[in-house]
Amino acid sequence: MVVATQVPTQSEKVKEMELPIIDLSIERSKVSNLIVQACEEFGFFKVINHCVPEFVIKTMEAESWGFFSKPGSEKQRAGPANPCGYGSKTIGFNGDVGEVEYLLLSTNFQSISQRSKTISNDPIKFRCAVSSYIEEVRGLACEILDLMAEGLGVPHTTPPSVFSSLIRDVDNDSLLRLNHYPPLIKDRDTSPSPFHHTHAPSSTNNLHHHHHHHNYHHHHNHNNNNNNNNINNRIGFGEHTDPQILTILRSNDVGGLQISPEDGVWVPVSPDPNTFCVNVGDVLQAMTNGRFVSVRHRALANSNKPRMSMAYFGAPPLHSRITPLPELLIPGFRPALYMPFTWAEYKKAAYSLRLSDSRLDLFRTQERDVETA
Ligand SMILES: O=C(O)CCC(=O)C(=O)O
Ligand SMILES: [Fe+2]
Repeated sequence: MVVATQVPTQSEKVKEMELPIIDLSIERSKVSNLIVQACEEFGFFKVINHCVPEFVIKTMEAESWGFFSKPGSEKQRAGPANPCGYGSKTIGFNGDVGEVEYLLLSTNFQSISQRSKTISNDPIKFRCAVSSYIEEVRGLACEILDLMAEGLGVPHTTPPSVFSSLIRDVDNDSLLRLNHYPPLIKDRDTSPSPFHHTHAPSSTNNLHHHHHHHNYHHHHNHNNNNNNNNINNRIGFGEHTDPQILTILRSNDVGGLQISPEDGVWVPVSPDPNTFCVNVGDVLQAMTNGRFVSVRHRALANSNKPRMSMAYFGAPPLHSRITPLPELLIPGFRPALYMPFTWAEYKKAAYSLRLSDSRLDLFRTQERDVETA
């Protein structure tokens, strides 16, 4: 097994920059233009004056903390993540690791009901918190997708748009991911190796971990090859793009998220529990024929405080055929950059690759966009 890079490399540059902040309460045509602009430039923006009630967010957050503060052995009852369920340190099936533990949940009601039993001592309470949160963030995602369609002038610009109907579909494959990045600083004095004892104290009696400890030691020299391997600077969630249509991310007041608008450049995103971060996923990049960008991002576990993020990933039904929208193509000038694929095919490809691999490249046509070639 190959282990993912654990530390940012020294050639990286950190660029301080504020992401666009979009006020959803201003005039609709203005909002839609601002959103389109943000998606073309960054693929990432923040929204304020969204209609998600604070108590829905707070209730979800409380349930999430409730779960992550359980002892490791209890959390394991909700694992392993295959891909849904509880996972710790390992992400996906191909050797990616990070200083994170997470719960990946399907947004399907039946599945939430089932899983809640292994997650919470009060499964009904957990299930209700998750269902309400999902309903709200899905509503927000649909609203934003409809605004995008309006701004782009694609068909069905009156809601539901081509984009939002995919995640409104009863068979949508959307997910909710709860990420917890435990504070690392606590362990500093007692830890001779940066890959030792880095668990939250609650998860040390975890069989699953011992296996991976072995791998850490085995690859220790590869990973610990410079003094950048600093406890304040570890990878929580390695760089990747989100494969779905749209992601709605909310975090507590602890930073760590960074986006990479260009190779080797990382822009820290300031944390704000009252805003949502919205980012374009690979499917939306394909549907807009590359006009919107699915930007690479990662999370660093760089704090002495725990970071918690909650990400809703709006995804189409498995059988949906994804193709660049004909309205966004101009023969000879803006040819289709991506081959048609089903969401099931795309997921399969994504699961077979490493987190940092560019999955969308697998579906590129030979064509080049004249404007960007
Ligand atoms: O925790 C974060 O801010 C990033 C998480 C993320 O990118 C993801 O779950 O896909
Ligand atoms: Fe992500």
